[in-house]
Amino acid sequence: MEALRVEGVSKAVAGVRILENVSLTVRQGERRAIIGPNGAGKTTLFRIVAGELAPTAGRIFFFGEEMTRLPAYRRARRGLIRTFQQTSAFFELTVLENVLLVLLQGRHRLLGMGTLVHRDRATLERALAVLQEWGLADCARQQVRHLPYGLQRRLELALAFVARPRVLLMDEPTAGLAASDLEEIAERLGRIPRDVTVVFIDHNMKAVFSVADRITVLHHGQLLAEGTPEEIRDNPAIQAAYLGSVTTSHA
Ligand SMILES: Nc1ncnc2c1ncn2[C@@H]1O[C@H](COP(=O)(O)OP(=O)(O)OP(=O)(O)O)[C@@H](O)[C@H]1O
Repeated sequence: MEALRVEGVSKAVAGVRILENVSLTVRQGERRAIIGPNGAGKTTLFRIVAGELAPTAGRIFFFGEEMTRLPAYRRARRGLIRTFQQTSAFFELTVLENVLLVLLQGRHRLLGMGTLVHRDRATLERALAVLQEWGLADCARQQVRHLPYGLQRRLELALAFVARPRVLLMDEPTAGLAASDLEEIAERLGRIPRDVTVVFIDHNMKAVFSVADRITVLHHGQLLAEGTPEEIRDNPAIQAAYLGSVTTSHA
């Protein structure tokens, strides 16, 4: 079954073409990497799929249903969840409060978060279980701004999972990570249950080739190639245009 279909998507801003007629289909349960040089249009494609940006042309389908005009928050409610290159958690709140905010989905507004959590023991316990699972329990009461960078990135992923994704869009989950954090995140990405479809942008070829089932290559806003990791690795055109330089500069 197809989870996500991008059909002939183009985007122009002030006459400049950022994406041109990009199409791709991601099957349910697939891990799809989107790669390409800086400025290739990867993040713009994510923003269009997530509903943050309207395409100039083309359509987006989610489990067979068109959602090209659906606002981002309604796509999220259907299970299309996105993580960001920069951590999107609230920096002034604690790690635990951030998890609770996602779990409560706005219900805290009625009573105030403290009151609701006091009454809703089950939610608090669920939040603590999430933190345990993601190795964040020891910093539950720390403000996010005081967390080391690697743990901030881990929290970004944990929050995405709390939102119960059916399709998870991850924008550079390994960006800027030190070697030890990188291994930890790559290992966690590898363990994501198969009922979650994953589409991720990454410049780290080790992570891409170890996690992805299929790889889409964007170049100058166009689809340059798509295939299995082996097909992409063995494609001389891609090596010439992109892989060679990236493997040496980012691996
Ligand atoms: N709102 C905008 N207005 C004008 N130009 C834009 C806008 N958004 C993106 N661009 C341009 O479109 C191109 C593609 O940007 P995009 O961020 O999608 O690339 P990317 O492949 O994600 O790059 P990176 O790997 O550096 O994150 C870039 O040249 C960028 O400067």
